[in-house]
Amino acid sequence: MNILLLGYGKMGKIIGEIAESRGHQLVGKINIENRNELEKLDPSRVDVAIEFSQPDAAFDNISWAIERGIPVVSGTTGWLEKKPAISALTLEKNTAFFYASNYSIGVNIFFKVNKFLASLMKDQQDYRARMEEVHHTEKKDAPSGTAITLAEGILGEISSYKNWKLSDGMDENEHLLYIEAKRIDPAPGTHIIRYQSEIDDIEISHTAHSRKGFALGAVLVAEWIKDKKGVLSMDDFLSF
Ligand SMILES: NC(=O)C1=CN([C@@H]2O[C@H](COP(=O)(O)OP(=O)(O)OC[C@H]3O[C@@H](n4cnc5c(N)ncnc54)[C@H](OP(=O)(O)O)[C@@H]3O)[C@@H](O)[C@H]2O)C=CC1
Ligand SMILES: O=C(O)C1=N[C@H](C(=O)O)C[C@H](O)C1
Repeated sequence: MNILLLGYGKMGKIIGEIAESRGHQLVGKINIENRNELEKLDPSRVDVAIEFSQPDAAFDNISWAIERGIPVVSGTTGWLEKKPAISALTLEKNTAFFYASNYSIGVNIFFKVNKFLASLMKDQQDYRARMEEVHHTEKKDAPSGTAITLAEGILGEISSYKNWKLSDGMDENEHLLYIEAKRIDPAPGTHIIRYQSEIDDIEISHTAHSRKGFALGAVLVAEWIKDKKGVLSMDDFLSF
């Protein structure tokens, strides 16, 4: 399969290595400096674009590929207010767009555990939930996309929380689910959910030991999406 990497930073490089080790060819490794290489690229040579860039670049990168009928697997976080426009463009161009805030299989299991725990906690009014995420200091967005997905999972189960909010240290509103974002090198990504009461605490966590799980998941999805159409997510890809 011919893969175009849109974004060739920490994630793009590992994705490229894994893709090549699985027999795929990289037809472009695009970052800010060499973006003009896209003008010379023949879109018909690209089977799938894998996009891991940065929040303010994701929309243009994804649009560029979808406009040309290239299926896109995107993992960039912090740009999702523009996803409806990408979904509409995907359907108009009859191609495929796949988005996940986290491609690791372990995190996607954790998403399910999170929802199940939240469903058990929904009537337990003595407990307050809060979340902590820890990432490396180069991360541009906070909270992480994964933390937002986890928060949405909790909000979907526990109606007393009306929204999530990045912690400001005060965290006074009992109707808000607070997320504390810590930036400590070299953390690839840790997410902790705590339900705390006067009597006890319940805690679940996921800790990535490296970026390999995110990158492998993105390549597996790229292999799967190649001949598909429409706007797809991990719920379509995973069998659990
Ligand atoms: N969904 C998931 O599973 C995961 C998602 N992520 C997300 O992926 C994104 C990338 O993470 P990471 O690789 O660590 O970040 P890096 O900062 O290491 O890499 C980002 C890359 O994007 C490039 N870039 C910036 N602007 C453009 C542009 N206009 N066109 C093309 N490339 C561009 C940068 O180029 P230059 O070097 O020239 O600045 C850089 O090479 C983040 O949003 C992160 O949150 C990360 C891990 C897992
Ligand atoms: O920027 C990162 O590094 C990561 N970003 C994703 C996110 O925002 O959730 C996924 C992972 O946690 C690593």
